[in-house]
Amino acid sequence: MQKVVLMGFMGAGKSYWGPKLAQALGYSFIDLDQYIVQQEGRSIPELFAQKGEAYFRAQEKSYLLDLLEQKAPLVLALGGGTPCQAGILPLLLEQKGLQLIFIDPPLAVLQNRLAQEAEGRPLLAQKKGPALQKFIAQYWTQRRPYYLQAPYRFSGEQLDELLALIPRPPKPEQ
Ligand SMILES: Nc1ncnc2c1ncn2[C@@H]1O[C@H](COP(=O)(O)OP(=O)(O)O)[C@@H](O)[C@H]1O
Ligand SMILES: O=C(O)C1=C[C@@H](OP(=O)(O)O)[C@@H](O)[C@H](O)C1
Ligand SMILES: [Mg+2]
Repeated sequence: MQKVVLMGFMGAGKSYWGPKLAQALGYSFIDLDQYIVQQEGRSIPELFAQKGEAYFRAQEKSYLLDLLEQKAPLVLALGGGTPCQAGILPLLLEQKGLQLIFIDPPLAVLQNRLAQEAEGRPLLAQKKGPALQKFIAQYWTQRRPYYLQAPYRFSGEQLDELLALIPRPPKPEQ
C-alpha cells in the first residue's frame, strides 16, 4: 500500500489521525488543507474570503491530483468537502495501491468538536448555537453518501483499529 487517504466530515479527525498513522507506518504525511495554505500563501478563511469557494475548490482538486502522482509512501488527509467534488471519488477509488478510509465518529461528537472550532472553518464561521448544530446535521446527511463509498470505515477511537485496516507485508521470520 503506497498511499492511505483519510476522508470524512469536518471535525472527524483527519488532520488529527493522519500524522499518528503516518508515524506508525513510517510514511510521510500531508494535510491537503495545509498544503493548499503553503502553496497559496493564505489561510483557508482568507482563501474563501478573498478568492471565493469556487477558487478554493479548483485549487483543492488541482493540488490533490498533483499529490496523487507522488510515488513515495504517503498518508494524506483530505478536507471534508474534497471527495464531494465531481470526479474526485472515482479517481480515489480507482487508484492502485491507495487505501481510502472514512473516519466516522458519531454526529454528536462532530457537533461538539465543531462548536469549539467553527472559527477556522469558513463554511461554519458565521453560525452559532442551534443554527450551527442544525447546519452541521444537514450537511453531514448530505455528504454521508459520498463518505460511505470508501471501502474502509474507522470509528475515530483507537490507533490500533485504524492500523488494522492497512494491509502490510508480514514481518520476516527471525
Ligand atoms: N479521537 C480523538 N480524540 C480526541 N480529540 C480528537 C480526536 N479526533 C479529533 N480530535 C480533535 O477534534 C478536532 C477536529 O479534528 P481534526 O483532525 O481537525 O478534524 P478534521 O481534519 O477531520 O476536520 C481537533 O481539535 C482534534 O484535535
Ligand atoms: O468540509 C469542507 O468543505 C471543508 C473542510 C475543511 O477541512 P476539514 O475537514 O479538515 O475541516 C477545509 O477543507 C475547508 O474549510 C472546507
Ligand atoms: Mg483537517
